[in-house]
Amino acid sequence: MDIDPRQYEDIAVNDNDVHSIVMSYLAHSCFTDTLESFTTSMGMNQTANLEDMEKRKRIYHLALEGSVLKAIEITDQFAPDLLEKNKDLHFDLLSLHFVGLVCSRKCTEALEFAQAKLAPFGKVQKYVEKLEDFMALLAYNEPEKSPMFHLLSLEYRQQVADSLNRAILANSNLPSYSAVERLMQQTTVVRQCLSQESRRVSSICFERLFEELEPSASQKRNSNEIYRGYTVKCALAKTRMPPSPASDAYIREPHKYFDEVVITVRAGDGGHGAVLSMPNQKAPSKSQGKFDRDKTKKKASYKRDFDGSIILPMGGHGGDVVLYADESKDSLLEFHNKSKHKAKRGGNVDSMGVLTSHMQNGATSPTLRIPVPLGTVVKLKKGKFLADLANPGDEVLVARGGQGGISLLEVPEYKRKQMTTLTTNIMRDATDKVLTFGQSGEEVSLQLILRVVADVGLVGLPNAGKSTLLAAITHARPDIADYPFTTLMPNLGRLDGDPSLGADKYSSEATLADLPGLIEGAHLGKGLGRNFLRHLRRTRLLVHVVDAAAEDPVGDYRTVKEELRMYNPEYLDRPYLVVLNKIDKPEAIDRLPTLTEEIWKIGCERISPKCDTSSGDVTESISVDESQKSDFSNWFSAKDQKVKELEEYPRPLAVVGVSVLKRIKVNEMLKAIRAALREFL
Ligand SMILES: Nc1nc2c(ncn2[C@@H]2O[C@H](COP(=O)(O)OP(=O)(O)OP(=O)(O)O)[C@@H](O)[C@H]2O)c(=O)[nH]1
Ligand SMILES: [Mg+2]
Repeated sequence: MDIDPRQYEDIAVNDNDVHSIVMSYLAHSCFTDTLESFTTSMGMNQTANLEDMEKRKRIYHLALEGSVLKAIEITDQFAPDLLEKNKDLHFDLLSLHFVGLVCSRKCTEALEFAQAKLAPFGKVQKYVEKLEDFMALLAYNEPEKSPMFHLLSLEYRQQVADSLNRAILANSNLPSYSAVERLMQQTTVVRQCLSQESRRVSSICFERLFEELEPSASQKRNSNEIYRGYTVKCALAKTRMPPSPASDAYIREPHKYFDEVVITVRAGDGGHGAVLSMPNQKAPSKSQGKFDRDKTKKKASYKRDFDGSIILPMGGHGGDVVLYADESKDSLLEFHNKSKHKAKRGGNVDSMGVLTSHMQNGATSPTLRIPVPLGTVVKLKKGKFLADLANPGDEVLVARGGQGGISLLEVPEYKRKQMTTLTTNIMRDATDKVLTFGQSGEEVSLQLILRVVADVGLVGLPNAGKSTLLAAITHARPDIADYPFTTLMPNLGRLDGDPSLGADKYSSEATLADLPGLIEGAHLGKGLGRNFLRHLRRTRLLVHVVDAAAEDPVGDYRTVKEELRMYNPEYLDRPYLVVLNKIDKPEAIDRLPTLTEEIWKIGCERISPKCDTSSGDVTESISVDESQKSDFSNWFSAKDQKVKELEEYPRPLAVVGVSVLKRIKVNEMLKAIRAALREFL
């Protein structure tokens, strides 16, 4: 949305501010000489540290020109700990060096470097996918022509060098973006807000821009010299700030959010104990009659421990938080709407301050039980794996409720000697303080990652007929349409057992997952990207669905296999079938025999079918981290480091021609699927 220029043409701009903006840009980009000439010619004071700027310039150029290790070395001298604290940047720099080695065709050296320096990053999930992309470069004779070519580009190197420059600036308490960049970023945000919320009022301040120009500028705020006139207010209609852009993204694009979320859970605090006094604490007066003294004694029928000490009431335990696998849930979307969950606190000891014989402990709060879909992997946000809730009824305690506080007894002076062992339920905290307050419940941030639980994964290009196939053989009713990417999230369907086999073999029932279509370059984020391929991890059998009436069915089949290999080469070792679909179309049925033969040729003999499935993350029930390790370690553990050609992976168990829409040969296809399930499930 364009704003009428008349709105801002009358706003006066101070020359000094313009000069400051230029200086900030020159200093940020390390144009030392120009900066010196500029300040001299403008008669301004030169405040930037030119020596530091020279060092930054050197580091930037070293990173850009490929001497990354040297850049790291100088950075470590200039800003010790910077890379230690900034792992992402450290990883990017090391990867840049790796890419340099690959480009110089020093593959062995690159591999050794990766093993020594990059492999340790493979323990953390966010680096795993990046590592896969970097490692995949080794598979190409001409990495410049590989789908990961962008990692070799000047733009990528520039991006990393820029990040390094920004990190060094931030480390020196200087703005990491120049004023011009900030101005442009803010203008972009303003424009976005205006176009999104054109009927609302946006009030967006540019003040911070000038705070960043000069660190001391904020001190001048009171004098109002610089700031006046720079608060841009865009008033259009009603007064309300626009919602954060991410707030409803999960509704607009659920497929990007349904399988991953970060939530915070807080267990309940413990209820408080009480400070109690004994009834009739005063020493019995001699004037008190015998009858009164007996009455006092009778009242004292308190609960006592085995050693005779009085058991004082305790505050109730705060509610724990438990996550459990619930079959009725199919996505994590609802957690994007409500990401904070809190259990109730324990009840306090209900007291009027005086100990009585019928006092109760505070009420214990119930455990907050949060249902999540089957197949949810639970991790601490910091990375530690907690549980894989893969089976119905699986659950994990993620936050413990606080212990209730104990009660204390105020003991009258004259009784203190008699009651040295007052109670047995006194607790002390770490500092040896006696607690009457309940302890706080634990609070944790959790990352939930859904990996659907399915035995069979349907893969193929968009429009191949995967959803139609699922609908044809299960009760699932996925959306089916004649345009690509109809399926955005996995659909699950249950394949019944085969009754004709008799009771003992009825076990061939299975869950099928229909995945979104894959396209060439999916691993680079094309189409729907490739993240959904994580949903194949638990499958034991893959079914490749190929449109046999397409222009190049064999090419399509290879494309899908390549993308699977890019994601995880182990997927190609898994047993699989190929379904040549749409044979009701004449162009498909005519070439069915040739197609079958050509597809059959792509692959080698499966050596030991059962052994194949037991490797890698098929058996992933233990932990995500382990499975991720197995993805990555594939690159290193194999004796033969050469990435295999598609022909070197096992060929399909069967290739069947079928029309799932017209139900031609569907039974033959089912037979093949069931036979494979019997063998591999
Ligand atoms: N002629 C014919 N058309 C079919 C057959 N199977 C599926 N189709 C059609 O192909 C189109 C795509 O089918 P889908 O099942 O949505 O394909 P998909 O592979 O799930 O596609 P995405 O969800 O986009 O990945 C639809 O118009 C179907 O009716 C078949 O056996 N024969
Ligand atoms: Mg579909």
